[in-house]
Amino acid sequence: MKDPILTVENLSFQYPNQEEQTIHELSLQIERGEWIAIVGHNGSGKSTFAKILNGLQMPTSGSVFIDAIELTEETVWQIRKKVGMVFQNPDNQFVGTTVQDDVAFGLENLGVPRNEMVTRVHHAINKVGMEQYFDQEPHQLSGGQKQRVAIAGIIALQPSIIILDEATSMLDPQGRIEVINTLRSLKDELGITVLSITHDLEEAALADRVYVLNEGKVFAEGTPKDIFRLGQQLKDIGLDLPFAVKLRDKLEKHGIRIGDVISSEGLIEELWKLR
Ligand SMILES: Nc1ncnc2c1ncn2[C@@H]1O[C@H](COP(=O)(O)OP(=O)(O)OP(=O)(O)O)[C@@H](O)[C@H]1O
Repeated sequence: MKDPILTVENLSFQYPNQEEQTIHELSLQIERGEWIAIVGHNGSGKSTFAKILNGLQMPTSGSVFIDAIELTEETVWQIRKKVGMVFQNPDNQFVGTTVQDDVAFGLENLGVPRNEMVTRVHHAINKVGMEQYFDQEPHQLSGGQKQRVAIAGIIALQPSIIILDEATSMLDPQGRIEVINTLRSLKDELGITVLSITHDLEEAALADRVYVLNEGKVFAEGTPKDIFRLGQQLKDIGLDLPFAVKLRDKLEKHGIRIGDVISSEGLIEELWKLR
């Protein structure tokens, strides 16, 4: 059954100092509990779209509904409570002096009673696997751990949707894996809806569905497998295919057919079968 959490209808947006629209007639729909990746090369309008979803910019035309509430000047504060944002730079997101203070910060601002706040802070920190670091100071944490704390701060606020804007792009491979595994378990255990904005197709391969943006429009939409079948068309708009897909295509050119793999894990499995 359809249960849309985010509906975008014919959204257009133009910065006052730009001659062209940055977003043109964009429409999409995300169901509760889905993990969606939005991919596109630099300048395709991904960050602008994220800013609109959080009410930092208002649509020039068209509409955005989050949990059935339309984004307007009047509803912007209601909408912000429903949307949790994780940004690119882990160092710009820490506001507390310890992990627990940081996660509590947003709840304090909302005036959540102390008992409930303590419960929600513990629960959120456990959910991102940072319980051993409860009293740790931010500078003692790795980039991946900082992003997990940022995610805990958002879970504690119980939003309807978490939006990650290039949240793994400044992390080392270990940090990226940590953040992605955290998101996967939150989706599986709490049914959280995740919208991950990224230029990294390896990360998009893990999503349930992918929207490809190009020049502020939806260029393609589908499962990661559907999207990677576009091959050259993705390269033409500046996107790099995941390593597993590139190797699969090369093997196929040499007459070695393996299954429709899109991830490194899938590739390894298929290569084993060849032996
Ligand atoms: N504050 C702004 N004022 C005017 N133009 C802007 C502003 N922010 C972005 N733009 C323009 O909007 C277009 C899309 O930028 P946006 O940052 O949304 O794309 P992106 O896909 O997120 O790219 P990147 O990955 O480089 O951030 C670009 O042409 C950019 O120059």
